[in-house]
Amino acid sequence: MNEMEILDGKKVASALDEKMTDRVANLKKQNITPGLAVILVGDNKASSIYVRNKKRRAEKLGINFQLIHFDASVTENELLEKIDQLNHDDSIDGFIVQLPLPDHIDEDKVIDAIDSKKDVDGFAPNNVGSLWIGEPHTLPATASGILMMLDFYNVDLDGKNVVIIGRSNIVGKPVAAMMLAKNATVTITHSHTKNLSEIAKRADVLVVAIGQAKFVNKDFVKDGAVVVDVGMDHDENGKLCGDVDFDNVKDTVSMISPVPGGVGPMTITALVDQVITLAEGRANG
Ligand SMILES: Nc1nc2c(c(=O)[nH]1)N[C@@H](CN(C=O)c1ccc(C(=O)N[C@@H](CCC(=O)O)C(=O)O)cc1)CN2
Repeated sequence: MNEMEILDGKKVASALDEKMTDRVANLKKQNITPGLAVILVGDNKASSIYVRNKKRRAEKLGINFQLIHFDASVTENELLEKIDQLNHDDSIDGFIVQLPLPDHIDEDKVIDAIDSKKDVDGFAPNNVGSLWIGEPHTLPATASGILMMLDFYNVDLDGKNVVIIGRSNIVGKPVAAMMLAKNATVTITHSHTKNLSEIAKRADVLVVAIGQAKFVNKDFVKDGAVVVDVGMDHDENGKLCGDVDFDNVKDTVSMISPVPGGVGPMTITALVDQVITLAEGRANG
């Protein structure tokens, strides 16, 4: 049996908070306060909680936080107008539109309208392209948070076999690009992949982001593998769980991120880190 280590996102987040607080203090000495805005549309309960957590975290670090909260009935044009204002607001280093959006709003159009220089979600096509050519400007927060967490635990990706289950623009694809840049050998798998468990079982590092509760069990996991669970699902009792059956794989893995308390807290860390980096860019002209 392996000695298993938990990839503790809360612990990493609070360790990194110290450094970020210092960076903000340095900026303030130069009369620069990092600014983050979040556009929230409607009253989706989970989104409201995530935005509240972003606000708390940003303010704790000394970042100026602006919440723009629209009713669910906001028109696409009203939203685009607000985005245009934020694109031109010099006090805002970066902003995001909290997803999901109501059905009557075209998500792609909204993301396209965000100035890629201020796109701290890293979702704008320019930023996606820059990431894939190895010259990233901003990075999707969840993917970036995963790499920050692996780095904290000294997981070296160079030459490792990484298998990613899930090909979303928010997680699977950016994680692949970022791990490729760290010289990993990356395989992206998805719902049409044949012999999925066989491929997953070759992974030194397995990243699971498919949105199906407890989908991955020990048939998918090589002995000693590092498993990163990006799922946010609910089990048969309505309890929050991940895409990985934690209890089933815990004696097989060398490291695993739990849900909750793994990747989730790192998402906000990566977002605020990126806002501070943009403000540092502003300070350096
Ligand atoms: N514009 C964006 N919208 C959304 C993103 C995003 O990165 N950009 N990601 C998700 C939501 N999200 C941040 O926005 C997020 C999700 C989960 C967590 C988190 O800390 N999860 C906890 C569990 C929380 C719970 O108990 O419900 C954990 O895993 O420990 C943070 C941020 C969709 N929208």
